[in-house]
Amino acid sequence: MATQTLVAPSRFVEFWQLGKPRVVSLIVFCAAAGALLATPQWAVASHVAISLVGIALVAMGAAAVNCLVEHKRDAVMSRTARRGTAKGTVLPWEAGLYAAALTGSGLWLLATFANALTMWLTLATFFGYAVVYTRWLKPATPQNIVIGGAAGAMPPVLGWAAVTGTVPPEAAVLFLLIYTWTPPHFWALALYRRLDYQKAGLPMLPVTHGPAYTRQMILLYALALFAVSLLPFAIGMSGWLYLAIACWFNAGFVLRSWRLYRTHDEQVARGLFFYSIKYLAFVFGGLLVDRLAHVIGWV
Ligand code: HEM
Ligand SMILES: CC(C)=CCC/C(C)=C/CC/C(C)=C/COP(=O)(O)OP(=O)(O)O
Repeated sequence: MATQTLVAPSRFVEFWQLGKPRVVSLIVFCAAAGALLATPQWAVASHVAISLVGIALVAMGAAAVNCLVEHKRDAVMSRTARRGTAKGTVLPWEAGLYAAALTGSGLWLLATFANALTMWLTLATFFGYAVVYTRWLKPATPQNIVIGGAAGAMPPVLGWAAVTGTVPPEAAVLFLLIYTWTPPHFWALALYRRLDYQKAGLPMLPVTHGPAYTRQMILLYALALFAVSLLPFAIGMSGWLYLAIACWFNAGFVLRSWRLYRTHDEQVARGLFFYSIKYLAFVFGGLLVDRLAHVIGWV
């Protein structure tokens, strides 16, 4: 048996994991992109940094509430069974207190150092994910992540609002990018974790409509995502450098979705899930590199 399965994680690690730090790190990166794209020049670094800390704390608080609400379902699924809340090593009141402390301090930072609009939008995002998605939509409908994806798509809007106090159409385009990306991101994982979701009684698309229909939907969303990813260039938010990066990663996304559509293979689904994470990081990174190239007068 591998050594790591014998060693119990420390309490610190258990609490840290409840905040889903890897997911939140990409959320914060997308929020940073929103903040840095919000003004023609880079915004003041300390202001951006403190706003991002606020957003990160609330996102981790929302994730901890998700683990608390779902501790029974998490205990049934192999992917989530090791969470402290699922094993019972983190008690419900401890998780609740931890989530309240993270969320409260994050909202306080945003209200004090960013602005009221950002604080309220972040609170609405928290509510959208921790309550509307987790408590109501997830156990109720296979469209759970299509509707609930609106919460996950908010980070660039929050970053933008933190810097300017407004939410212009450019921020809405960044929202749309993550919103269209979320279904193929999640359904790819749900395809190779289908039995887990079935066991937990969750109506995810591969469980309710089967893998073939899910693969078809993934391909359609991948094509829609390609179109949406061209919007930043089309509305003059970015230049050719972004366009080239976006086209490259979208080609990869559509190609992998096509391969998945043609072959029912769990390894291909797994590959697409991990590619989706790389895709989002590089497309948002592409927007930043493109802006940097303009700011320093390189293009
Ligand atoms: C409602 C929307 C979303 C759903 C249902 C969803 C679902 C999932 C699930 C089930 C996992 C596996 C987590 C694990 O194994 O611990 C995952 C992983 C991940 N998600 Fe999402 N996701 C959503 C939105 C997002 C957003 C908005 C981002 C970032 C902007 C994101 C970034 C990631 C990353 C980086 C991982 C990999 C985590 C790791 O390596 O441990 N997701 N997602
Ligand atoms: C305030 C703010 C910016 C909040 C962001 C909201 C947020 C944390 C979105 C991430 C979405 C996410 C972790 C989905 C995981 O799906 P799941 O919860 O169904 O996955 P699980 O089965 O692993 O619990």
